[in-house]
Amino acid sequence: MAMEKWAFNRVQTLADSGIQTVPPQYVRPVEKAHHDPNSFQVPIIDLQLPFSPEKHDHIYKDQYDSIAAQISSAAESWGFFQIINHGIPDELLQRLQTAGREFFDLPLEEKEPYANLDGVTDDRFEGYGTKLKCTSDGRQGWSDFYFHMVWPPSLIDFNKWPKHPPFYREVTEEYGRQVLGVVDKLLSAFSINLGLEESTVGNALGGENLEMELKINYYPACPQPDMALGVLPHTDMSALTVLKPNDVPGLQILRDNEWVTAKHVPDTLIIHIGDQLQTLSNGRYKSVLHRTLVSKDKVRMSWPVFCIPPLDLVVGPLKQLIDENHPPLFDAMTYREFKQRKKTKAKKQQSS
Ligand SMILES: O=C(O)CCC(=O)C(=O)O
Ligand SMILES: [Fe+2]
Repeated sequence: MAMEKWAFNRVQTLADSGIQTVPPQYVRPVEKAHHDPNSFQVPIIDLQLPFSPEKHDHIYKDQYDSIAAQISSAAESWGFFQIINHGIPDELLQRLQTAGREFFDLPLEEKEPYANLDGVTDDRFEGYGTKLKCTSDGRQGWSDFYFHMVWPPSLIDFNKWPKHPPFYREVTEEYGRQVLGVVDKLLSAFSINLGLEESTVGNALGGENLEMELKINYYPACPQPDMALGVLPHTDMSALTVLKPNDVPGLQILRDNEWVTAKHVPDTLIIHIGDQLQTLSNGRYKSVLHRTLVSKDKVRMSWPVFCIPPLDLVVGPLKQLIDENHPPLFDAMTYREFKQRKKTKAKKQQSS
């Protein structure tokens, strides 16, 4: 029966079955004890002040420069920071989370029609799913997900968005628009700090054709949380990722060779530098290695928005940053090729 075919593919189904031990494919390698989550504070940057330097007078210019410098320094030393006063209304963030949660709370047979087949090498990977065989030895993360485009409108296929709850579309479209505003500000700040025209980094990512994909991660409660991981260690292929987690901590980044947990700070959005920005900045900004922990009795969820260049745009180190003393550290290639290479590399690691 179809139900049975689905039944063990979803981590949520496995968790709901009441198992008390984690099956072997979810067990992570033994490692040192974790850092105390309370001792780790990710840089928090306040975006309250007016942002575009040319639109404001000198008073704002100084404040702008100071915020832009904070953003850049966090991107250089951490590859990771949080922003407050980002301008996205709290009510919208709450509704976004309610919408995602209501979808995942649906019975399996209402979610499976949106399934995306794992392993399909489509250019665009949209729908409901579970990542299978993440590592060479077939290890898996304790999570299910939903993926779909949120920008630009011309690339959105609403048939691939959840139709339940009914307010999902309105809330998520609005969230996409608002995230784009925040991303514009951040990309301008990176340009200025690299000593370039405000629009340079944004243009190098496609300008008006910059794309955004939303992922919803669903990490069920896990009977043996210390043995599993939600998502396994990775860097994001995006240029920039804007992430809203629910209030269950779990995101970790690798810093000085140690996995450290980001303390949950309400009302912030988390920003990750991804591989494309690392390439564009010729390594000045760091694409940060990260992973997630799971909880014994709480569902963790997160909503990353991946900002990516169009598939056929060539991304390489910005030529303004290259000279005799600063040779290019990364190859230029289309985003499509970058994705294929990264996947092939992961597969080779699987088979070796
Ligand atoms: O859930 C999180 O906090 C991070 C998720 C993540 O890294 C990803 O989906 O790429
Ligand atoms: Fe990630």
